[in-house]
Amino acid sequence: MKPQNPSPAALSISDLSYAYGKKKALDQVGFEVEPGHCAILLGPNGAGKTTLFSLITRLYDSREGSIRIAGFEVRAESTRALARLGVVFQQPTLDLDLSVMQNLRYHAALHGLSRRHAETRIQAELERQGMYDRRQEKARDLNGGHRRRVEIARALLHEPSLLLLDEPTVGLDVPSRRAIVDYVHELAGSGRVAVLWATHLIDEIHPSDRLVVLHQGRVRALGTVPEVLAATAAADIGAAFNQLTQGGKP
Ligand SMILES: Nc1ncnc2c1ncn2[C@@H]1O[C@H](COP(=O)(O)OP(=O)(O)OP(=O)(O)O)[C@@H](O)[C@H]1O
Repeated sequence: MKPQNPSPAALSISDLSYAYGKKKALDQVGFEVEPGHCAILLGPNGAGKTTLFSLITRLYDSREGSIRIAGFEVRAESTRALARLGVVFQQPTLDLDLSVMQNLRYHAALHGLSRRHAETRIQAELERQGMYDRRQEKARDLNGGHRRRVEIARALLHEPSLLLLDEPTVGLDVPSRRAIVDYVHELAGSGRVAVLWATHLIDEIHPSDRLVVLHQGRVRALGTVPEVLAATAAADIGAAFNQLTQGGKP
């Protein structure tokens, strides 16, 4: 028997298309991210990853297809859908002249958290990443990896169902990259939040991840790492990625 109220997918996308003028950037894209899963949106430059994120976050609008966050349709129920979403954009968005605390308080206020609740949430999220002792420092004085940690903490303050990260390790050194990759996987593994992580770097994939391979605006493969390997008969994920992203539109 089916459960009465199965929890909705953290993210559900169907038949989504988008074009810049005549240039089709997304073509009938569809996939789901279940609660507690970490999905890697893997695609080379120009695959459509940033366009997809812009549609999920409502920076862009498409009349073709549907996007649901925690069951809420982003066009029809945008306030409720966006309230369930946390985002780390590719370009850093901290105010460098404000302290870590001021950056986080401002964001918490935008999400309607009371001052007391905000302080509790800020402390919890900064402590998890070893950043609470740095809370009075200006964002400008933090290195790139630590700024990213603050952005991740900020994206989680309102306890979203879905965390989007658009190539969050670009420009970071190897230890900072590793810390962020491991932390975000730990977050998804703990069941606190579902993750959609856009990257073109295959070494950011963990064996337990779900893959969405995007190339030239179309989903070329979907599934767990073993499923994508089986579908492509490739020896490893690098070979599978090369096979799926070479050549033009089928
Ligand atoms: N503002 C725009 N006007 C016209 N074409 C665009 C625009 N933005 C993106 N494109 C095109 O749409 C396609 C998808 O681009 P998008 O930036 O979404 O890809 P991406 O996977 O995020 O790439 P990258 O990894 O380089 O950021 C590309 O062919 C790109 O050239």
